[in-house]
Amino acid sequence: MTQDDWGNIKQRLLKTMGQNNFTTWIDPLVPGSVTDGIATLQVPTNFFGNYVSQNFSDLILHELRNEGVDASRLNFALTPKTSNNAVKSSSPVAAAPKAEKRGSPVTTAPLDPRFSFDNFVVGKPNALAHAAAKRVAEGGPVTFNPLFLYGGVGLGKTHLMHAIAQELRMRKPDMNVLYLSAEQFMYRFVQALRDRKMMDFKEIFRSVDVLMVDDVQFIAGKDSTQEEFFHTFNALVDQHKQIIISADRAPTDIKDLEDRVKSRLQCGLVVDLHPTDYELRLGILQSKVEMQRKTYPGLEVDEGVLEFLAHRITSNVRVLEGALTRLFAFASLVGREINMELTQDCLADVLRDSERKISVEEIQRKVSDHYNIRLSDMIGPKRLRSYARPRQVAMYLCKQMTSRSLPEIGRRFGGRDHTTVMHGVKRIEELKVSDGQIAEDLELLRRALES
Ligand SMILES: Nc1ncnc2c1ncn2[C@@H]1O[C@H](COP(=O)(O)OP(=O)(O)OP(=O)(O)O)[C@@H](O)[C@H]1O
Repeated sequence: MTQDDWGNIKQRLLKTMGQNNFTTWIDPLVPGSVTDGIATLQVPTNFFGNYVSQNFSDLILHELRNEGVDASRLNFALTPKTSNNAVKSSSPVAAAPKAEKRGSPVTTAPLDPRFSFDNFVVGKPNALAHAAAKRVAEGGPVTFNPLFLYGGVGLGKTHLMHAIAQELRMRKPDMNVLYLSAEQFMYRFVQALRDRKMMDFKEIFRSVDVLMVDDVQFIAGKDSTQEEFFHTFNALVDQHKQIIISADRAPTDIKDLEDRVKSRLQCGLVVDLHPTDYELRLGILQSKVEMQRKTYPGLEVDEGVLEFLAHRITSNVRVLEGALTRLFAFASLVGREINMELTQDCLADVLRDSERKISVEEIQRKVSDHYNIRLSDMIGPKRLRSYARPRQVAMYLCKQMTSRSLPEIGRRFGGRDHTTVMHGVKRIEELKVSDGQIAEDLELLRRALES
C-alpha cells in the first residue's frame, strides 16, 4: 500500500479512535506490503503488535478496505533493527529520562491510556487494592515494598498497574518508572545472556526508581529468570526503590516459585482483588456505557439492561466489557435501541456461557475467605479440623454448583482421591441437616457465589 493510502487511513482512524489511542497505537505503525490479502504492518515490539492485533485489527482492516486495499488479514512484523528510526518518537515505548542520559535506554511496555485511575470503578472487592495503588502512585517515600497485587482473570490488575505507571509519570516526570510483564523481563534477560550483555541488563534494571512487573507467576519454574529477578529485587529494595508486582494468585500459592522469592514477595503489602460483586459490576457497566456513548452518541440503554447484565455475567470484567462493546456495535449497525430483547439476541452465546459458570477456584477462594483460612491450607495436605471442614464445604459446593466430576474435583484439591471428595460431600450433606451453622454458611456462600 502507498504512503498516501496509509495517510488517508490514519486520518480516518484518528477520527474514530481519538487522539490518545491514535498517538499510542497507530502512529508508530509502519505500513508494509500487501500480499495474498495479507497486509503487513511493522511494529516496534511483539507486545505492541499483539496489543494492536487484539484491539484494533478489525478497525484497521475496515479502513484498509475503505481505502480500496484488498486485505482480509493483518500481519505484524517487527521493525527491522537497521531502520530503528522508523519507530517514531511518539511511540509509547518511551525511554525513561535518567537511563537515556547514561545511554542505556530503559524501555517500558506500552501503557493503555484508558487504564487510568479515573476509569477505574471502586467497590468493596477492590477498594483496598485501589487504595494501595493510589498510595504508591503518589511517588512519596516507600512505605511498603513490594506492593503485591493479585486476583483472578480480568479483575483489573493490569488496569491498576498501568494507572500507577501513568500517574507516576505525570506526577514525577523525572522518575525512572519501568513497567513490563514478567514475560518481557524473561525475554530481556535471555536476550542479554545471548548477546553477552548481562552487565547492561543489570545496570538498566538496577537504575530504575520504580520497577513494575505484571503477571509474575510467569517466571515460576524458570529457574535462571527467577534467580535474576531475585537479585534485581534485592538490589532495588536495598536502595529503597519501589517495586510493584502483580500476579493471578498470592505468593504462597504460586507453584514452582522458590521459597526465598515467595518470602521476598510477601514482605511488603499483599492485597487481593476479590471477584466482583453485583454492585461493582453495575458500577463498571455504568461507567463503560458513558465511554461507549462517546463512540455511539445518541444510543440509549433501556432500564433494566445493565442490571440484567450485572446479574448474569459474573465471570470477569473483561467479558462484561466485551459484551457491552458488542451490544453497542450491534445496536448501531441494526439501528435499534438497546433493550432487553436486543440484548438477549445479541449476547445469546455469552449469556449461555455464563450460565452457572462457577469455577472450582472461585468456590475455593470464597470458602477460604469465609472461614478465614489461606487458600493453600484449604488445598494442602493438613488435616486439622479448622482446614478439613471448610475443605469439605468447598468440595460439596463444587459438586453442587459445577459440572466437575468427583475425580476432577479431587485433583483440584491438591490431588485428592475421588473417594475423599465423596466422603466430604456426604459429611456436609449430613451436617446440613444437623448443624444450623453449617446450613447457614452454605446458604451464605451459595448466594455469594451466585451474585
Ligand atoms: N474496577 C474496574 N473498573 C473499570 N474497569 C475495570 C475494572 N476492573 C477491570 N476492568 C477492566 O476489565 C478489563 C480487564 O482488566 P485487566 O486487564 O486489568 O485484568 P487482569 O486482572 O490484569 O487480568 P489478566 O489476569 O487476564 O491479565 C480491562 O479492560 C479493565 O479496564
